[in-house]
Amino acid sequence: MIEPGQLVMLVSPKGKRYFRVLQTEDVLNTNDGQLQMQNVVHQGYGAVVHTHLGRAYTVLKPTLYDLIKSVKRRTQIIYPKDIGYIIIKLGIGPGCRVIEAGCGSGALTTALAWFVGDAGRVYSFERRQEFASLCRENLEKIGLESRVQIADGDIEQGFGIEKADALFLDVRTPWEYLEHIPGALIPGAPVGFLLPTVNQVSSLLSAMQDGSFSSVEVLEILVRRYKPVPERLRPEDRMVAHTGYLIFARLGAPGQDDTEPGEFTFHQEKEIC
Ligand SMILES: C[S@@+](CC[C@H](N)C(=O)[O-])C[C@H]1O[C@@H](n2cnc3c(N)ncnc32)[C@H](O)[C@@H]1O
Repeated sequence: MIEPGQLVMLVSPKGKRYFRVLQTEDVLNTNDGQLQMQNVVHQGYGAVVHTHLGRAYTVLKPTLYDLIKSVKRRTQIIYPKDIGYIIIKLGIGPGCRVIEAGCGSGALTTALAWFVGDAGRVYSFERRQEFASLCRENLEKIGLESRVQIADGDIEQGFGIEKADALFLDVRTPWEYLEHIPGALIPGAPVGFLLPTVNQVSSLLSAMQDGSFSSVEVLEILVRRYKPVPERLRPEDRMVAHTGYLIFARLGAPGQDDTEPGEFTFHQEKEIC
């Protein structure tokens, strides 16, 4: 038995995934025929339910990874491997107020909304109306839209928000908007950026040398998948070699280090990952 209102993932015989916020009276129209949600409610997670044409669908509780993979995309999205680290570095959790731009298709927005919970808030900015609408649709499909406030607008005018807990920018020229960050966040808040090329990272680092940021970190995350064959365990032939560079820092945080303005503290701590 699954409580109505819960999000379920229905997997077709060919692996196609459908996401639904369960309503007992609903009917899902698929290429394999109609699925009565009433059956899904009664059968529960892990069960197999059948369409009126007799095709078997598996009922699963979706993970955040499933949701991000299913985001309908018309922009480049941030990958789960990067999102995981972003969430940890920005300290996103229940009750957080977090700012992001641009929301694009909404992959990162989905994760932020998932983690801030009902008590938190995601303030997403997107200058292209069609992407703002797409992001909204993607969130509505999985029932997370009430946690996100999407502004169809350019961040060149600032964020219009005060005392947020964290900020992430996934825009081409983030250095143009740094001046708006201090007024939008609590002192010492964590901030992050994703950029695809080293040239952009250099431009951002140069702009960050005004003393407003500390504890700057630049990294990239590589995931190497293995073929899960016990007797011939070896890496996949191909891998995603590059998605983007991640840049993290703390806003201001005076007194945390003895860094001269224009010079960053690079932590020499033993690596833990
Ligand atoms: C790569 S996409 C973001 C993808 C998104 N983070 C995700 O995970 O799905 C970059 C987006 O930033 C938007 N953008 C770029 N500059 C902007 C600005 N100054 N203000 C608001 N949005 C901006 C673009 O329109 C684009 O949709």
